[in-house]
Amino acid sequence: MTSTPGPVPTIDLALADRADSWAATADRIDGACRTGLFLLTGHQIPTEATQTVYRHTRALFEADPAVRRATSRSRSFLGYRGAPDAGSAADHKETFTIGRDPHPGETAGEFTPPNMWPPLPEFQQTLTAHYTRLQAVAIRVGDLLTKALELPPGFLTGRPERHISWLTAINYPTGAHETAAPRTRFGPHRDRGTIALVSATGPGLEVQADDGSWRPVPLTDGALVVIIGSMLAGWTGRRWTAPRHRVGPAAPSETSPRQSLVFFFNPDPATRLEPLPGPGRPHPPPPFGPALTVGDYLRTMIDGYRNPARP
Ligand SMILES: O=C(O)CCC(=O)C(=O)O
Ligand SMILES: [Fe+2]
Repeated sequence: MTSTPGPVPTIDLALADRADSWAATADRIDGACRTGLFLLTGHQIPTEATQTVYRHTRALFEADPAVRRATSRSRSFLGYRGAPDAGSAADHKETFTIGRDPHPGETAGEFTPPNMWPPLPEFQQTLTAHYTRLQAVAIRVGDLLTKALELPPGFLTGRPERHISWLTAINYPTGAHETAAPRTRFGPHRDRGTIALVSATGPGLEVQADDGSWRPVPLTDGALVVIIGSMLAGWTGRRWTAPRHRVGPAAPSETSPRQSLVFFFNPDPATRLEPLPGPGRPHPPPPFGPALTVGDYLRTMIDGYRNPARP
């Protein structure tokens, strides 16, 4: 179930948890998640920290191809994936993805393959630090969403040390790949996971309204965009929505590449996607239910990255 989005709602994380205003906040969060996308302020990630990450990812995207090949994700879904050849109909973007390392005593599993780091100064420390910052924000958002659904603490987020999240840096090149006709930079899709936290260096992100039109998501200073994914939407019995979104064509005035950082947050793979407890809740459609785990879902997602088909 979707409803036509009005202006994109904003949730202030610094104020969200206040007991005196919680009832109103829970309603706002629920309303925002029903359309599936909101801006998050008050997350306390300094703008300079994010800018530093962009400087390092820019260095990777501009590095000698041999540097990028060293982290090519042909062996894994982590690392670098290049833009398609000019003329291809696929999205003209390149990506670099990291995940978390296995904890001491935890065997490196299918969801925690080794990260691949380019030989660039301070790249690994910078990206790892940002992963840690975004993870902390994602856990707080996950806790808020759990509370807004009146679920027991941890129901949606599970054991924090077992979360499986990925941080993807995206570069949307300009110039060489531009053809006469402006083209969508990232085609229409729904995110498949739980929630994504997005920041970007420039405009372009758009969300689809019920009438099929595309609405720009405002780039408000320092705000993160929170996008609900299909896993969470299905788990809530579609009370919440995974919105279709895309990155539209670059404006002629945009002469430098657009970069974004997307943190895909997912709970413990052992978590069962069972119906949410409580009276009067919409029942999740099949295949959700005790037989489906977050891990099963992530496996399908990873196959989808290897072999993309847009929902
Ligand atoms: O680059 C962006 O702003 C959005 C990226 C996105 O939607 C995604 O990675 O799923
Ligand atoms: Fe997306």
